[in-house]
Amino acid sequence: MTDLTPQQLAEACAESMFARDTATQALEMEIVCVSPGRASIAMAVSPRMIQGHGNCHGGYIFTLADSAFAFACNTYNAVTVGAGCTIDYLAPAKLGDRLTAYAVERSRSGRTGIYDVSVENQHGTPIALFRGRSHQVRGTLLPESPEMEASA
Ligand SMILES: CC(C)(COP(=O)(O)OP(=O)(O)OC[C@H]1O[C@@H](n2cnc3c(N)ncnc32)[C@H](O)[C@@H]1OP(=O)(O)O)[C@@H](O)C(=O)NCCC(=O)NCCSC(=O)Cc1ccccc1
Repeated sequence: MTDLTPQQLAEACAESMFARDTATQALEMEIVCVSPGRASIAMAVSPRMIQGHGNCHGGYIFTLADSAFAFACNTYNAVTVGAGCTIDYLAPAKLGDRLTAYAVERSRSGRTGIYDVSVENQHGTPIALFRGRSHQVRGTLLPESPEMEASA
């Protein structure tokens, strides 16, 4: 994997993670783009996501933001988990809305990272702001070398 550019590495990490991420797949989320320290993920608000006030349940908005956070902090081929996060819901999302979560790395130092995620609807209306704190654990997402890939 040493011959990949940072952008190619980010894309390979996202592809590898998404293939195993049944939670993100089950909500029919789509990776719009990834780059080192950044990820954008989109999700349509479907009928099963609607809560008792007729709006999108916050848990689904949180999951969308959390997935964008996950893909952004795992763009360096180092297994990284979410250690903490907060969310503010700014405006309701409605049935049929297409929400996009934009995750941006604010800091990465040692094994800790801070990522801000903004969630917007298809009109660009801010729906939520999320901040995640990541923690790098041991392991890589991709095989380290063709030899390892062959023996996997
Ligand atoms: C890891 C830490 C955050 C800090 O622990 P510390 O002890 O202070 O630091 P230390 O570095 O020593 O940690 C070593 C420990 O790390 C663990 N570990 C090792 N490998 C893995 C691994 N592959 N996967 C998971 N954990 C792994 C293992 O227990 C190991 O202990 P051991 O050495 O075996 O005894 C811990 O509180 C934790 O696991 N929290 C739950 C995190 C969680 O589940 N978040 C889910 C919600 S976020 C989400 O779903 C979306 C999302 C995805 C991705 C990104 C963003 C968002």
